Amino acid sequence: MIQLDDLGVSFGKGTRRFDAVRNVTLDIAEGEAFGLVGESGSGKSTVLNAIAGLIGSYSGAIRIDGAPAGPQRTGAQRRLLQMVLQDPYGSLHPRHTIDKILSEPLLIQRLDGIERRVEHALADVGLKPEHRFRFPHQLSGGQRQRVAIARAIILEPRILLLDEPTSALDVSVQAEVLNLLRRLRRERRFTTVMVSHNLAVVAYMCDRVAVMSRGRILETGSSAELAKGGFSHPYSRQLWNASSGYNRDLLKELWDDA
Ligand SMILES: Nc1ncnc2c1ncn2[C@@H]1O[C@H](COP(=O)(O)OP(=O)(O)OP(=O)(O)O)[C@@H](O)[C@H]1O
Repeated sequence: MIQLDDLGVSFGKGTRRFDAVRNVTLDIAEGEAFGLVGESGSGKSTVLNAIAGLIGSYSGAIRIDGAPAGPQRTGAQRRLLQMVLQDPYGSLHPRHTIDKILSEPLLIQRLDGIERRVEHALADVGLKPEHRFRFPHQLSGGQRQRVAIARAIILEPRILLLDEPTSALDVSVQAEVLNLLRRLRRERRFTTVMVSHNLAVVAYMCDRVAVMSRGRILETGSSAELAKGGFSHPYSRQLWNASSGYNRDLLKELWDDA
């Protein structure tokens, strides 16, 4: 269970200080898929980073399973929570092979059976054994994002944080990677919190959605409500309508693929 209680995050000092996140209160249940949607700069990634323990100074409370979260988390607690970012190229070491990229977190956590775990993780995300000794630049964008997902799940986390995990990919590749994430979630039953500006992606991937604007949550509801146009705030409807053409294309790809 992830609980945010009146979370606030500010950046800058003095007259340059501004509130990136204000009064965010949320309960995300064990096993739930939760989505945060909003335009660029609305504060979605800051909320995700705060849950990940990457924000040193905040007001309010962040609890995971009742325990305070933040930079003071232990290594074991950090292992339970993994993150996948938008740009797999930036987050994968360019001079490390895929084998090294996947082995490293296991070595840091002093886990045994590294060979077997790497093999399983590659197969789980649909990569072939021959990809194992390549470098990131020798893979396609979709394959690189599969490596980033493998690196996150290899530690068997209970919570997966996804920050725009497919927005750097072509539409057809997005569909493949989103379906992969859905399958993994079904099989492994982890809790996911996903950030996206794309309402189609969030409606497809998540059980429940919060719409953010200027650092605040405007409203929260189920994805089914969102897809039916059931959100009441004009800003939510505007977001939905603005991307509906793109949504239709992406949703078609997704359902064709599922
Ligand atoms: N480390 C930081 N220092 C200063 N300002 C920051 C920092 N991180 C985020 N911000 C600012 O906080 C605001 C919210 O940023 P955030 O990344 O959370 O938005 P977002 O909704 O995820 O946007 P995007 O979709 O573009 O990533 C923005 O105005 C951003 O410039």
